[in-house]
Amino acid sequence: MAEDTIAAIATPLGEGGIAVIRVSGPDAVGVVEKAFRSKTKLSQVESHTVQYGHVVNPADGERIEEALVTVMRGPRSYTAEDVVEVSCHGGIVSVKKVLDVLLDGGARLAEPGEFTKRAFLNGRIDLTQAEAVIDLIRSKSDRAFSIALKQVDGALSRKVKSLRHTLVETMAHIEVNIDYPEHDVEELTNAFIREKCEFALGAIDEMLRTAEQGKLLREGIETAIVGKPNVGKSSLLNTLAQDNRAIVTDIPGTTRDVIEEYVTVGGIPLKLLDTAGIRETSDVVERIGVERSRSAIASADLILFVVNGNEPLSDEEESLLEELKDRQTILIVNKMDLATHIQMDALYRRLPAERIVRLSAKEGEGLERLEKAIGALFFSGKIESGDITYVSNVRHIHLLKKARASLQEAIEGVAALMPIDMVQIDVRNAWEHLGEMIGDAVSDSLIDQIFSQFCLGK
Ligand SMILES: Nc1nc2c(c(=O)[nH]1)N(C=O)[C@@H](CNc1ccc(C(=O)N[C@@H](CCC(=O)O)C(=O)O)cc1)CN2
Ligand SMILES: Nc1nc2c(ncn2[C@@H]2O[C@H](COP(=O)(O)OP(=O)(O)OP(=O)(O)O)[C@@H](O)[C@H]2O)c(=O)[nH]1
Ligand SMILES: [Mg+2]
Repeated sequence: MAEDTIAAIATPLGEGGIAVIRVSGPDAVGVVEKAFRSKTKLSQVESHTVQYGHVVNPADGERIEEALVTVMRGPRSYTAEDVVEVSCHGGIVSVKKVLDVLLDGGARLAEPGEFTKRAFLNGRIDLTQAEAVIDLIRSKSDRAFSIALKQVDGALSRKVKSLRHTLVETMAHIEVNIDYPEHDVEELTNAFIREKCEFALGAIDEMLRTAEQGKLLREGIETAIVGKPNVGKSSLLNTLAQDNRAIVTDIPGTTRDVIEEYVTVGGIPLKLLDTAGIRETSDVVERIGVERSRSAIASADLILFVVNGNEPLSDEEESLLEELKDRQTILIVNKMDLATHIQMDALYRRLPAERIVRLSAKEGEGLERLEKAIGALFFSGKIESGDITYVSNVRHIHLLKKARASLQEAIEGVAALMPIDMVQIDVRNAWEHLGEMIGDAVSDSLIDQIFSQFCLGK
């Protein structure tokens, strides 16, 4: 347990209805009590109760703020230490004054993430849960949020712990064999190790399979809307965002720069990039825009190639289609509310039907077909929900791959009848890599690095 008591403003700085200052540590109650006047002294109140009162300057009793104070005694608290929260009126001056009086009273200003770090160091949560707290704060879609919430709740930890348990059993079995080496036991042991390692390997493979999807669901699929001018790219962005985010006019070359917007289409988060219409142009500004469209295409996970169904495909569009058809591209035949003058059958010969979507961005028609097409392209038609635990953190993916490689070596070692203590080393390595995921025996510098990504007061 930490010896000092920390304090920080836990809510965003600026004007707001209420602001919260959080204090944690062995002297949390004492520090706040010195500067708080209420009917019942804080040291006498029951845990998890709220008191009304005033924050005062302890030197002269002068009132600084009206506040509500919550006392949560450790170990049943966010940090597992005594935690006291002061809710005051949400203004910059008020919050600063209250924090100052608490710092004068013996608290130290917390570092970013220090509350959550203490929850980890005190064993209330493990590293995957702490990391999920950052994901929770940063999530930009419902889906990303619920993945993170599940991880905060310990779903991933439980999986990793159960795999480690399997490996510990395996190591125990090997240990017995090293101590009492008899031939018949050895054969049995080999079969046992093999089975356990293969089981663990399969489970890791399954977790890694969710990794790519997890990343997309968490960060959003980077989606470039491209096409020649005036086909309705900005209209599509606006329709999907349900907002007039981008300027729409009937003048070709309206959009000059890349416009970004986060949207959710059928539960899938997209980071949409509306781009300048691609064409040869002598306008300097527009030409830079076209270059940016090109680089958006290069880095996108998904390309929505928009054409106008009301006119035939131009030569430029023909060649763009050729260029994009081997990428993750969906061809959007827009303006279906108007007469069709594009050659649909020619398009169907060039792209599979599930990658061609007819819609009207203006009328908002056909959007559910786009949802389906995106779902099919990225999640084989179904986004798994419910039971599945998505692994989406690069640190976790890296460690799972290392654990996988060690298990592979153990299995090969068994097959090659390697000395059993050599196999033991591989199994132990796998166990250690998995341990690093949940924060068993990780270095202080890694811990500092992880928690420094947090906001102040978290
Ligand atoms: N005011 C306030 N709101 C908040 C938080 C907070 O710290 N303060 N949280 C923080 O980010 C989140 C809630 N997270 C929390 C997680 C665990 C505990 C806690 O006290 N856990 C105890 C169990 C308490 C009980 O069961 O009664 C424990 O695990 O022992 C508190 C908050 C979101 N809202
Ligand atoms: N009838 C019809 N008109 C549309 C549709 N979508 C867009 N438009 C019209 O087409 C014109 C161009 O739309 P924009 O969304 O600005 O096209 P853009 O592709 O972003 O054009 P640039 O930014 O110039 O590259 C506007 O007049 C829109 O109202 C549609 O589905 N049906
Ligand atoms: Mg536009």
